[in-house]
Amino acid sequence: MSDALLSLRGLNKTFGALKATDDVSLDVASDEIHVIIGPNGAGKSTLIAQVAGALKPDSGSVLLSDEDVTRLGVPARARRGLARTFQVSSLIANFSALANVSLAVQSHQGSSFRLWRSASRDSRLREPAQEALSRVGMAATRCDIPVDELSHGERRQVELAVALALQPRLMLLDEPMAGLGGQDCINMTAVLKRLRGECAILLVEHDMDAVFALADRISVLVYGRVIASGTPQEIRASREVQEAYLGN
Ligand SMILES: Nc1ncnc2c1ncn2[C@@H]1O[C@H](COP(=O)(O)OP(=O)(O)OP(=O)(O)O)[C@@H](O)[C@H]1O
Repeated sequence: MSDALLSLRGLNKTFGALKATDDVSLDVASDEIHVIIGPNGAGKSTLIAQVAGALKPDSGSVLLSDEDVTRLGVPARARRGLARTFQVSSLIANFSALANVSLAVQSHQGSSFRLWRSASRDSRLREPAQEALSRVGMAATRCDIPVDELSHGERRQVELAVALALQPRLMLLDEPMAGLGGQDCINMTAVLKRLRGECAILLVEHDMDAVFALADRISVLVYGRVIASGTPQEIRASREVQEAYLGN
């Protein structure tokens, strides 16, 4: 038995001649925020997709609590406690924040499809949805507004609430700060900080203020390879990381 909730062992993925994931091994503990950084095209999203089950590695394995889930798809991994947010919004645009999150609660509870239309009116779905929205700092007065009328920052909060409504053991967040302005970034960082310890978080992020404010551990990916993995202090001090990435 290992202490890791998630273990990646020797993952490889190629697209034609391009090695997008090159022998990647890393562990994420059940209470840690593990951040993956690296230049554009380094293979961060490709790696997240393999953890989520959306992309199959050519070789190597993905272990969740020591169970080999490499050959399982997205729904089977979601049932084991894996939730993912995307760089591009995955919300239903003309549904309210509350309806979007209520649907996530419904899918987690496995209740019947017939309830779908009235998900946000059913208190068994609405109350946990409201709680998830309040945990991400969403103003109560904004929860009934269609998400396409919300600000970009608010939509990011709703996406996080959707993930939280699934009561995940591990959240995969692909660039949660993307497109956020200064204050929204600070708010999102504070929300994610409050989630530390409740579930493991594997996070891809370019915003270095957020990365160093949040990370328990950082792995640096360059050309698909992990060139360094360690505490924020170790990563800051690494000459190889400075040369390959942070120095830029
Ligand atoms: N489905 C695909 N088919 C072919 N090539 C792909 C595919 N998906 C990704 N790639 C390539 O794999 C490499 C890694 O892409 P990926 O999106 O994982 O990088 P990234 O580190 O997430 O980049 P960014 O920071 O810009 O989001 C890139 O060269 C990309 O063009």
